[in-house]
Amino acid sequence: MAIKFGRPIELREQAPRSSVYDAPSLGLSTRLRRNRKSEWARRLVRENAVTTDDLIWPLFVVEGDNARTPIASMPGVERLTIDQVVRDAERAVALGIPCIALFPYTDPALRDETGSEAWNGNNLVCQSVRAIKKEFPDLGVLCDVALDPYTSHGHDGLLQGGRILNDETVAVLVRQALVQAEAGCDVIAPSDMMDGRVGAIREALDDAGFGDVQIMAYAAKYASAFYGPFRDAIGSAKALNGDKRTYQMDPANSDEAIREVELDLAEGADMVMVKPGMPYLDIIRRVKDTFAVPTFAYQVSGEYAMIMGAINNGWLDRDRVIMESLVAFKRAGADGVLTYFAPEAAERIRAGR
Ligand SMILES: NCc1[nH]cc(CCC(=O)O)c1CC(=O)O
Ligand SMILES: [Mg+2]
Repeated sequence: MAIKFGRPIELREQAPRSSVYDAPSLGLSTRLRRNRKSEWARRLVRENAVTTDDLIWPLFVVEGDNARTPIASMPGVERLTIDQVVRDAERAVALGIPCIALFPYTDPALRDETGSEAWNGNNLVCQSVRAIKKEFPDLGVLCDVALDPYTSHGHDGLLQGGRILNDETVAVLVRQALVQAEAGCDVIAPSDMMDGRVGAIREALDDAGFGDVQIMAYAAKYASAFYGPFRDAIGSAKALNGDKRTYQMDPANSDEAIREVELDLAEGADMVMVKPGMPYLDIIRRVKDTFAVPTFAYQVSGEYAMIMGAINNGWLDRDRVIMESLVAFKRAGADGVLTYFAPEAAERIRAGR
């Protein structure tokens, strides 16, 4: 016999006549719940979907051979040696992910005051691009342009007397972009937030015969605490002196994001990005509504870490929270998302879950 609260269910009294279940109908003509009554009906009225075409997968590269090193603050993400990054590129191709993004963990011995390894045409990123393009020429490869993986001080630009120089930094970012294009990179993504860098890079690419290399500008990039795990991944967290608030945007600003995007588009950006993602969905929506250009969100390392930390503690349901976090970007107006969840998302989309 079924027991609840110590009494056999069969012996519990019937609900009294005027029970809570007897309220009169509200006589509503419109009931939004009708369209939610079953899975097929929900599918029919669903407004947004994440598809594999929307995904860009960021990968971390490190010197060495046949090694994958876990990154503690990004559970499930690893630093990969070049041979292994090629294997993940193969996985991207197999899953139908259109594009990957490369970030280097530079040997500390190669980091210096000016970040000169950034424009070494044989640096880790350039070697990786060549190795990937050799095996998978049709996979999109995006390269970040900024000095932070290469500088001893961890900043994205040249530092002098405690200031980050703008125009001098742009001149070296141009050199960085050119070696990446030379290596075969398809999309140059300046993430440094110097003024005028998109125009300078566009002009240099065109002059060097790289007219087809696209630019995805990290246009509205905020000085965010959500980049912490990324800085662990590329080894710039300990190195970083101070913060990036003299070049990355103030998280309190919204109109300024419109000005940033407007300038980058005027300078020749093919696509723009808002970063971080989830705390800045309002910015994605404003950018998309204002400019109607290809707009991307970066679901950054801290967002990934937050979600994975909660999943691994059993506090959030992995089977639901990852895709919910991604469809939010589509709902906000993004055309695509850079996300460390890209392979899992692609697998889930393929399996229909
Ligand atoms: N300029 C470097 C760069 N490119 C992408 C990220 C962050 C990505 C992430 O957190 O996942 C950063 C970090 C930063 O600006 O400090
Ligand atoms: Mg700008």
